[in-house]
Amino acid sequence: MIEATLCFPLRDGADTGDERAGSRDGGTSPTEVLLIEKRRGLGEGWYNGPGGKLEDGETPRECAIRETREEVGLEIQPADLEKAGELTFLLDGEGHTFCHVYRTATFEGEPRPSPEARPEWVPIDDVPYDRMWDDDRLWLPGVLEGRTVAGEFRFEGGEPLDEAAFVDHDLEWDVEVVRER
Ligand SMILES: COc1nc(N)nc2c1ncn2[C@H]1C[C@H](O)[C@@H](COP(=O)(O)OP(=O)(O)OP(=O)(O)O)O1
Repeated sequence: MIEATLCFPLRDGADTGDERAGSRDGGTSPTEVLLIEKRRGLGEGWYNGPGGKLEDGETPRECAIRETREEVGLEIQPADLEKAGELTFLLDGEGHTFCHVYRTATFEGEPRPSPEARPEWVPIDDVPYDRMWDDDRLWLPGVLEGRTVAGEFRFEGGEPLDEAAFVDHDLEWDVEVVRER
Protein backbone atom coordinates (compact mmCIF):
# COMPACT_ATOMS: atom_id res chain seq x y z
CA MET A 1 0.00 0.00 0.00
CA ILE A 2 1.25 3.49 -0.80
CA GLU A 3 2.02 5.60 2.27
CA ALA A 4 1.43 9.31 1.79
CA THR A 5 0.82 12.56 3.64
CA LEU A 6 -1.34 15.65 3.49
CA CYS A 7 -0.59 18.90 5.30
CA PHE A 8 -3.01 21.77 5.91
CA PRO A 9 -1.35 25.09 6.87
CA LEU A 10 -3.78 27.41 8.65
CA ARG A 11 -3.78 31.14 9.30
CA ASP A 12 -5.93 33.94 10.56
CA GLY A 13 -6.89 35.71 7.34
CA ALA A 14 -6.94 39.06 9.17
CA ASP A 15 -3.25 38.60 9.88
CA THR A 16 -1.90 38.20 6.36
CA GLY A 17 1.18 40.42 6.79
CA ASP A 18 2.69 38.09 9.36
CA GLU A 19 4.83 35.23 8.08
CA ARG A 20 3.93 33.19 11.14
CA ALA A 21 0.28 34.07 10.94
CA GLY A 22 -2.41 32.29 12.88
CA SER A 23 -2.16 30.29 16.07
CA ARG A 24 -4.57 28.02 17.90
CA ASP A 25 -2.48 28.42 21.06
CA GLY A 26 -2.57 32.19 20.79
CA GLY A 27 -6.33 32.21 21.08
CA THR A 28 -6.89 33.19 17.45
CA SER A 29 -9.00 30.75 15.46
CA PRO A 30 -7.59 30.24 11.98
CA THR A 31 -9.96 31.39 9.26
CA GLU A 32 -8.06 30.26 6.15
CA VAL A 33 -6.42 27.07 4.94
CA LEU A 34 -3.68 26.79 2.32
CA LEU A 35 -4.77 24.49 -0.47
CA ILE A 36 -2.96 23.62 -3.66
CA GLU A 37 -4.33 23.19 -7.13
CA LYS A 38 -2.47 20.05 -8.17
CA ARG A 39 -0.64 20.56 -11.46
CA ARG A 40 0.39 16.97 -12.19
CA GLY A 41 0.05 13.36 -11.11
CA LEU A 42 -2.72 11.84 -9.01
CA GLY A 43 -5.59 14.30 -8.54
CA GLU A 44 -4.29 16.70 -11.22
CA GLY A 45 -6.51 19.76 -11.52
CA TRP A 46 -8.14 19.21 -8.12
CA TYR A 47 -7.60 21.11 -4.89
CA ASN A 48 -5.92 19.31 -2.00
CA GLY A 49 -3.45 19.99 0.78
CA PRO A 50 0.27 19.91 0.04
CA GLY A 51 1.59 16.37 0.39
CA GLY A 52 2.76 13.27 -1.38
CA LYS A 53 4.30 9.85 -1.05
CA LEU A 54 6.88 8.88 1.57
CA GLU A 55 10.42 8.39 0.32
CA ASP A 56 12.63 5.52 1.53
CA GLY A 57 13.63 5.92 5.18
CA GLU A 58 11.42 8.94 5.69
CA THR A 59 8.92 9.32 8.54
CA PRO A 60 5.43 10.63 7.75
CA ARG A 61 6.21 13.87 9.60
CA GLU A 62 9.43 14.34 7.57
CA CYS A 63 7.48 13.64 4.38
CA ALA A 64 4.78 16.22 5.18
CA ILE A 65 7.45 18.84 5.91
CA ARG A 66 9.45 18.03 2.75
CA GLU A 67 6.41 17.96 0.47
CA THR A 68 5.10 21.25 1.86
CA ARG A 69 8.52 22.84 1.31
CA GLU A 70 8.86 21.43 -2.22
CA GLU A 71 5.31 22.18 -3.35
CA VAL A 72 4.64 25.61 -1.82
CA GLY A 73 7.88 26.78 -0.17
CA LEU A 74 6.73 26.91 3.47
CA GLU A 75 9.11 25.81 6.25
CA ILE A 76 7.58 23.88 9.15
CA GLN A 77 9.32 22.67 12.30
CA PRO A 78 8.49 19.06 13.22
CA ALA A 79 7.06 20.02 16.63
CA ASP A 80 4.67 22.47 14.97
CA LEU A 81 2.92 19.79 12.90
CA GLU A 82 -0.20 18.43 14.57
CA LYS A 83 -1.33 14.97 13.52
CA ALA A 84 -4.98 15.27 12.60
CA GLY A 85 -5.92 12.02 10.94
CA GLU A 86 -5.22 8.69 9.33
CA LEU A 87 -7.10 7.80 6.16
CA THR A 88 -7.13 4.48 4.35
CA PHE A 89 -8.19 4.47 0.71
CA LEU A 90 -9.26 1.11 -0.72
CA LEU A 91 -9.57 0.43 -4.42
CA ASP A 92 -11.66 -2.60 -5.47
CA GLY A 93 -11.36 -4.06 -1.98
CA GLU A 94 -7.57 -3.75 -1.76
CA GLY A 95 -5.61 -1.27 0.30
CA HIS A 96 -4.36 1.43 -2.08
CA THR A 97 -3.09 4.39 0.00
CA PHE A 98 -2.63 5.06 3.70
CA CYS A 99 -2.55 8.80 4.25
CA HIS A 100 -1.29 10.69 7.34
CA VAL A 101 -3.04 14.05 7.73
CA TYR A 102 -1.43 17.00 9.52
CA ARG A 103 -2.31 20.61 10.20
CA THR A 104 -0.20 23.52 11.42
CA ALA A 105 -0.76 27.14 12.28
CA THR A 106 2.96 27.82 12.66
CA PHE A 107 5.26 28.02 9.66
CA GLU A 108 7.70 30.35 7.96
CA GLY A 109 7.64 31.81 4.49
CA GLU A 110 5.10 32.86 1.92
CA PRO A 111 3.48 30.28 -0.36
CA ARG A 112 4.88 30.21 -3.88
CA PRO A 113 3.91 28.07 -6.84
CA SER A 114 5.96 25.09 -8.03
CA PRO A 115 5.75 22.73 -11.01
CA GLU A 116 3.55 20.46 -8.84
CA ALA A 117 1.23 22.93 -7.20
CA ARG A 118 -0.43 26.34 -7.29
CA PRO A 119 -1.08 27.44 -3.69
CA GLU A 120 -4.15 29.42 -2.65
CA TRP A 121 -5.40 30.57 0.75
CA VAL A 122 -9.12 29.84 0.97
CA PRO A 123 -11.62 30.67 3.73
CA ILE A 124 -12.26 27.65 5.95
CA ASP A 125 -16.00 28.19 5.48
CA ASP A 126 -15.67 28.31 1.68
CA VAL A 127 -13.48 25.29 0.81
CA PRO A 128 -14.10 24.27 -2.86
CA TYR A 129 -15.25 20.70 -2.15
CA ASP A 130 -16.76 20.46 -5.65
CA ARG A 131 -13.17 20.61 -7.00
CA MET A 132 -11.67 18.09 -4.56
CA TRP A 133 -11.61 14.34 -3.99
CA ASP A 134 -15.14 13.10 -3.15
CA ASP A 135 -14.04 11.91 0.29
CA ASP A 136 -12.70 15.31 1.38
CA ARG A 137 -16.07 16.86 2.21
CA LEU A 138 -16.57 14.08 4.77
CA TRP A 139 -13.42 14.54 6.85
CA LEU A 140 -11.74 17.85 6.02
CA PRO A 141 -14.32 20.13 7.74
CA GLY A 142 -13.72 18.37 11.08
CA VAL A 143 -9.94 18.46 10.62
CA LEU A 144 -10.13 22.22 9.96
CA GLU A 145 -12.16 22.57 13.19
CA GLY A 146 -9.31 20.95 15.12
CA ARG A 147 -10.70 17.43 15.45
CA THR A 148 -8.90 14.14 14.79
CA VAL A 149 -10.24 11.49 12.45
CA ALA A 150 -9.67 7.92 11.33
CA GLY A 151 -11.39 6.99 8.10
CA GLU A 152 -11.69 4.25 5.54
CA PHE A 153 -12.89 5.17 2.06
CA ARG A 154 -13.78 2.63 -0.59
CA PHE A 155 -13.43 3.26 -4.31
CA GLU A 156 -14.28 0.95 -7.22
CA GLY A 157 -13.46 0.87 -10.91
CA GLY A 158 -9.77 0.15 -11.21
CA GLU A 159 -6.71 2.34 -11.58
CA PRO A 160 -6.10 5.19 -11.58
CA LEU A 161 -7.65 6.00 -8.21
CA ASP A 162 -8.70 9.47 -9.33
CA GLU A 163 -10.91 7.96 -12.05
CA ALA A 164 -12.51 5.34 -9.78
CA ALA A 165 -15.94 5.83 -8.18
CA PHE A 166 -16.25 6.66 -4.49
CA VAL A 167 -18.57 4.03 -3.02
CA ASP A 168 -18.76 4.25 0.78
CA HIS A 169 -16.84 4.95 3.94
CA ASP A 170 -16.48 4.57 7.70
CA LEU A 171 -15.37 7.44 9.92
CA GLU A 172 -14.39 7.71 13.55
CA TRP A 173 -13.90 11.12 15.17
CA ASP A 174 -11.77 12.40 18.06
CA VAL A 175 -9.48 9.41 17.90
CA GLU A 176 -5.91 9.08 19.06
CA VAL A 177 -3.85 9.13 15.87
CA VAL A 178 -0.93 6.89 16.55
CA ARG A 179 0.87 5.66 13.45
CA GLU A 180 3.97 7.84 13.97
CA ARG A 181 7.53 6.63 13.61
C1 LIG B 1 -8.65 8.96 -2.47
O1 LIG B 1 -8.81 10.19 -1.84
C2 LIG B 1 -7.84 11.06 -1.62
N1 LIG B 1 -8.21 12.20 -1.05
C3 LIG B 1 -7.32 13.16 -0.79
N2 LIG B 1 -7.72 14.32 -0.22
N3 LIG B 1 -5.99 13.05 -1.06
C4 LIG B 1 -5.61 11.89 -1.61
C5 LIG B 1 -6.48 10.87 -1.92
N4 LIG B 1 -5.75 9.86 -2.47
C6 LIG B 1 -4.46 10.26 -2.49
N5 LIG B 1 -4.40 11.50 -1.96
C7 LIG B 1 -3.23 12.36 -1.78
C8 LIG B 1 -2.09 11.71 -1.11
C9 LIG B 1 -0.94 12.54 -1.63
O2 LIG B 1 -0.77 13.71 -0.85
C10 LIG B 1 -1.40 12.95 -3.01
C11 LIG B 1 -0.82 12.12 -4.11
O3 LIG B 1 0.52 12.33 -4.12
P1 LIG B 1 1.39 12.05 -5.42
O4 LIG B 1 1.05 10.73 -6.00
O5 LIG B 1 1.32 13.24 -6.29
O6 LIG B 1 2.78 11.94 -4.69
P2 LIG B 1 4.11 12.74 -4.91
O7 LIG B 1 5.12 12.04 -4.06
O8 LIG B 1 3.92 14.20 -4.63
O9 LIG B 1 4.30 12.57 -6.44
P3 LIG B 1 5.52 12.23 -7.38
O10 LIG B 1 5.59 10.73 -7.42
O11 LIG B 1 5.11 12.83 -8.70
O12 LIG B 1 6.74 12.87 -6.79
O13 LIG B 1 -2.80 12.77 -3.05
